Amino acid sequence: LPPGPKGLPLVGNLFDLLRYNPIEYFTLLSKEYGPIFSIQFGLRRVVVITSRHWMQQAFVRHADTFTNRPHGTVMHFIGGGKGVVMTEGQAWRDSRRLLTLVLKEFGVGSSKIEDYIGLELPEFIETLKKEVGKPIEIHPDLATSVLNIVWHMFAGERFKTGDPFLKWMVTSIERTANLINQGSFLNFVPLVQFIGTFLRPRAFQVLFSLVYRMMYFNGVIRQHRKQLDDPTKNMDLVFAFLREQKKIEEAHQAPGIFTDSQLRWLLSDLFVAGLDTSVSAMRWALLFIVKHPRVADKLRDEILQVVGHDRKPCLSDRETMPYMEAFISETLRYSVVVPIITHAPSHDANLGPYIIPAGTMVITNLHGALHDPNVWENPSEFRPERFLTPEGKFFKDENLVPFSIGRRSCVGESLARAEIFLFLTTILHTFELKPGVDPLPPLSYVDGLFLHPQPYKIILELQQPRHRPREPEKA
Ligand code: HEM
Repeated sequence: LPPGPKGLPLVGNLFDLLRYNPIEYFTLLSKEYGPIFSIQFGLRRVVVITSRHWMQQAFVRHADTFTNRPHGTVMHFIGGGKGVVMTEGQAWRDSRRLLTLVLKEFGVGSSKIEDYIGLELPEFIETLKKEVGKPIEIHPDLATSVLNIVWHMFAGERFKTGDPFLKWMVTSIERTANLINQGSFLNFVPLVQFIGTFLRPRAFQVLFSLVYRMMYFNGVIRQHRKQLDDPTKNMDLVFAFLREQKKIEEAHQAPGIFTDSQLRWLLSDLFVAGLDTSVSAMRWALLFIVKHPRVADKLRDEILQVVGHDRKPCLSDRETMPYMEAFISETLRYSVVVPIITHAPSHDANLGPYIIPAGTMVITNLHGALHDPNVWENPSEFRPERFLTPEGKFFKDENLVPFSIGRRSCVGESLARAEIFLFLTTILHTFELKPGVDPLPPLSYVDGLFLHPQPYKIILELQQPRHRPREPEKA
């Protein structure tokens, strides 16, 4: 195993996790022991990775081995190893294949996805226009629109702006994300997980929302089952799943993943993973914009130059907007919406000079990797220019891995990138953003499964038509 700190007999370094924030703790240890180290937490030996190099070794070079998830963690305990995020083996492969197929059907990864995002953007912008001049928290409206995009693909439904069920659901998902931490003490003490997770203040609402969400998914599945043979119904994930289930039943085969319980967990995973991540990234982006007026000016000038006033931004503008691309990359690097991920090798694996036994919990400290001063100059400075060449061209830095890499990397990356680009450019094309509170909160995160910015308010003013910034004169 890689070297690491020697803890106390029996408990190892477990109790350090009660004193320190896991992200900061792992980052500190990686400074002493390097980008791969091992550590004992109670009965569990854990390997912690903090670099693109070791992620590449594990998740790409040994892609077949490092695709499992560790058992006995809070996430595993809550989801029971169902859905897609925490499944393994054939069940994971089948769920991921179905999901990838449906996303492809909806044009994710091609310009067709613009049509689905475009269905939500006008209503979102009109809602914001009603709030012009007032200090607002933008994220409830943002969450409705972002959820509608994925929900259209997965369940064929959309929510109305201000829908009280959706508002409640969005808040409780955010609370769930704040309550779970993939590197925290509770992941290493399975017996106290229940008490620690569910008997905390506010946890009751989280549990209640999970049960309520499952009941709602039951209703969605029932409704789809009734309409399964209706040729006028558009394809969505639930229909694709139920049709496959029906085929298997008719052939008297074993159901495999095609059970209602698996479908409920799959929908639950997608509801959470498809919503809070992209919304959080955009909340960070808008905070950076109001905090850095110089960056905001550059973004606005670029949008004006490329899009002008006579049309709306579109996905193909990405190629001619290097500053916006650099800004989004820096937002994803700085915010690291998913800060810690966990894998486990399915069998004993050679990793460089080390042997990692099957089932070992392998934690990737993505936050540490994306803030590593050996890779990123002044990592705590927000500077989109780090992704631009001296000629002002955008370049992809292979060390930027906020969606992870390898077979288990984020299945929604392409969708999230398209959403972030279109929402941000359209917001900036329509409005000027000003701080809605004085002072704005610091750029520190609210800890949890996903990192959120501190709550803040902004004031939107309609953009006044301006002349295009002058093109640089040709020689
Ligand atoms: C800014 C937005 C997002 C970020 C930063 C992000 C990041 C990540 C990361 C780091 C992982 C873990 C990969 C690993 O374990 O190696 C992941 C997994 C996943 N993400 Fe995302 N994600 C985002 C948006 C989305 C969206 C919009 C969807 C919806 C389609 C989505 C669905 C998933 C799923 C289903 C998994 C589990 C994949 C598996 O276990 O095979 N994500 N994401």
